[in-house]
Amino acid sequence: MAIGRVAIVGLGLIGSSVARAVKARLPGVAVAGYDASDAVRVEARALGFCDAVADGAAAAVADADLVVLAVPVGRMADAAAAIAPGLKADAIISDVGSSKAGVAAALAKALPDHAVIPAHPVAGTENSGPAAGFATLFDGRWCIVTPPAGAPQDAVTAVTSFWQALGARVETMDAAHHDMVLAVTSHLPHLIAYTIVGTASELEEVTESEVIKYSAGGFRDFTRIAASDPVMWRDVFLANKDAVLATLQRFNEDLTVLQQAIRRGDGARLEEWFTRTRAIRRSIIEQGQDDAAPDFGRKH
Ligand SMILES: NC(=O)C1=CN([C@@H]2O[C@H](COP(=O)(O)OP(=O)(O)OC[C@H]3O[C@@H](n4cnc5c(N)ncnc54)[C@H](O)[C@@H]3O)[C@@H](O)[C@H]2O)C=CC1
Ligand SMILES: O=C(O)C(=O)Cc1ccc(O)cc1
Repeated sequence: MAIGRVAIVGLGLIGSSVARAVKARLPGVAVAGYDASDAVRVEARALGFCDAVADGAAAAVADADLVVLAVPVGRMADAAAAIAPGLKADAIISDVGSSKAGVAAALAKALPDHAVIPAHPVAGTENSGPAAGFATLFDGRWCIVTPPAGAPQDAVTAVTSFWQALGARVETMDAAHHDMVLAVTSHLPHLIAYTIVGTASELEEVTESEVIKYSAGGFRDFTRIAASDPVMWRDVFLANKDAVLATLQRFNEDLTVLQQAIRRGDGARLEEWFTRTRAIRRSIIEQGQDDAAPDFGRKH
């Protein structure tokens, strides 16, 4: 199925990056956009990464072959309901949400007569809004496509080809499996960062120490993650509640093991643990998947 017109709903970091990447990589494809925020629509028009920015969701998706919903996961159902009256019968609907099972169910419910092929580009930064996006965001990064059972194969192929054209490597998996994997690799790390930065700032108030002023590199990395969008991450934790809570349970148990080793002076246990985690980091770098490249997230 050839995609000649794409509509993007939600023109923040990810929506605007998709639009920019389409313009850069698929120059023949027309891009229409819509955002619920008046200010974002004004900014998007000024930045010019869409061919047209509509004032309504249904108007934006008219004639689109592919619609990409790029709103917070808690807003996907509203966004799907708003585009429904404007969709072509054969339009494919996708999204970029960070959690998938709940979003897939909401989209299928709102758009029962359309091919809905959810996706998650595992690429982003701590920034948000239309000015934060950039065309190369998806280069060499994974995009996980989670087709529901019985999804039309031509629509799955179209979404896969779309993300590959934007530079991503595509993997297909079940939505529930996606949510378990991402709970470990993305959602829990964000929760830990939000926790540690909050704890450090409270400690600073209590002790009047200079925790933040003299923070070492590790803490600075956490502050970058903890600067991520509050609304987006509120929605991710509410949407992926079960997988996050299961992962958090395991994390708490492991933290208790380390706590015990420190209290007991069990240096061998600590060293063995840290040696294992160092090997994991090295194998990630060897596979060429080092997200901590020096300029990652600082391109704009
Ligand atoms: N920030 C990141 O690094 C990544 C985010 N994602 C996912 O991408 C989606 C978008 O996130 P960002 O672009 O980072 O957020 P953002 O905050 O930069 O942009 C979201 C935009 O959606 C708009 N919006 C909210 N409700 C709407 C509605 N009903 N209709 C139309 N527009 C609406 C907002 O006004 C805002 O401009 C989220 O689902 C998030 O989980 C996926 C990968 C990475
Ligand atoms: O900025 C970072 O380090 C990220 O982890 C970005 C990110 C945030 C959410 C996603 O669903 C995928 C990637």
